[in-house]
Amino acid sequence: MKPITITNTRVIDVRFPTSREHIGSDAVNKDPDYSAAYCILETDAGIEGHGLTFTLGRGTELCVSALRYLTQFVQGRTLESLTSNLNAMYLELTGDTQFRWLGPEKGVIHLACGALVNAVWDLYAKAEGKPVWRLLADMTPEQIVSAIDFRYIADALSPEEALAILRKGKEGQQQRLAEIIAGGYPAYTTSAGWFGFSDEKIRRLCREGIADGWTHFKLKVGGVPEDDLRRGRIVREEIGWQNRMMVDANQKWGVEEAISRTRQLAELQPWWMEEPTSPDDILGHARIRREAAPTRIATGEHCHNSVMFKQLFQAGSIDVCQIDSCRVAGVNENLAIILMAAKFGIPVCPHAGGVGLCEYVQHLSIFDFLSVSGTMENRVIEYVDHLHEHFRYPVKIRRGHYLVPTDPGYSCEMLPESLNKFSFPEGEVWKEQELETSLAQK
Ligand SMILES: C[C@H](O)[C@@H](O)[C@@H](O)[C@H](O)C(=O)O
Ligand SMILES: [Mg+2]
Repeated sequence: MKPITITNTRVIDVRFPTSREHIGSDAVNKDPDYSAAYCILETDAGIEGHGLTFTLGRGTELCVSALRYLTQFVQGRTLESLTSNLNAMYLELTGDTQFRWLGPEKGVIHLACGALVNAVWDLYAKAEGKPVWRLLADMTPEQIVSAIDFRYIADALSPEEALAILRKGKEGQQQRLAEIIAGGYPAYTTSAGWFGFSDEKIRRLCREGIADGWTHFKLKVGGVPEDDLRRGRIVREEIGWQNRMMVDANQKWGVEEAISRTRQLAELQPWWMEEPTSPDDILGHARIRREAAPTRIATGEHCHNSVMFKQLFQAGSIDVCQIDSCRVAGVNENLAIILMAAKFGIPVCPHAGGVGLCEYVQHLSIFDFLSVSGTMENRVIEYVDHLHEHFRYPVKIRRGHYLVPTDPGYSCEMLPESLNKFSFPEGEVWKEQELETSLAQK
């Protein structure tokens, strides 16, 4: 077969004005405009690799700039030269001797790296004619392990241990595949519980969620204590006690306040408390977990690399591991985190929503089920009911479950008309906004 060469790369700043309706709002991020630094890898083979990293509006230009810089590492390369040694690709992208000073492996440059690594996986899967979950599930344990950078995590998970987990994961894979194709992967909804929503709206959306078959609901907390409790009681009134409710404070509190507030919220019997404090506070999370027990503690959407996850596991800081498809450097690093979670016996319940995150993470959870943990028990993928219409292969949800995607690739390809309309600042939507603002000022 003729090698596939990446002939051109394009990077786009794309932003959706979600803050206008408080969609995505929480106690800390009050006005998110769901956005992405988006890249397209054009090839000479009639297929393209698409990848994005999720941002909240302002600052996306920084990610775009970092992503533009990183694309030089793939420009002109054959796909084979990247996929024949996936860890080498990861090391090259994260190891630029000057650029890495801005991280290393964290922040803007790591977000950008996530977009690019994911674009390569999208292209790889399309070239193989498989969805990413299938590409991963069909790989040998040795191939998966060879995609992982073990430098900083081998003290917690050695390549040999990872191999043993993956070899075991091959047992019964066909049966699990049939199970997941028939029933899908369980999900939870955050769409009813955004911070900026009124009590009436929360009530109505919970009711609608129940009618649509949802059994797990997440509520944003971190406001005035009485407000959190009142809103939580509304959710309980609507969903009952047989369904599950989670609460998310989005890093609002210091450790001691997090302990007392988590204890107060215990009357709602949350299935987990998410991001109670700074995402970097590994020992703080461990203390909250101990002192606010039995409420389970979840974090990960802001956990910036596999080393942080390693320490969260080692310190016994979390009950739920919330991987994010592009906060860390894409598929490669998430493979490491999923395998570490399996070793430490912590369920992976991915962070999703935003723009494109649901499309992405479904592949990782399906892989986790098929090849690593082998179970869907106590595991749910987040779902947020927004912006899917902009994707060529949007997620499919049935009665609170993700249906297994079948199209080749990583499901994150946005439609060209959406990219045009929402590109920032020149897209139609932002031009209109500019006009409205200038008229209002006159
Ligand atoms: C600003 C974003 O919408 C966050 O609130 C969101 O990612 C959230 O933490 C979540 O868990 O979905
Ligand atoms: Mg969250």
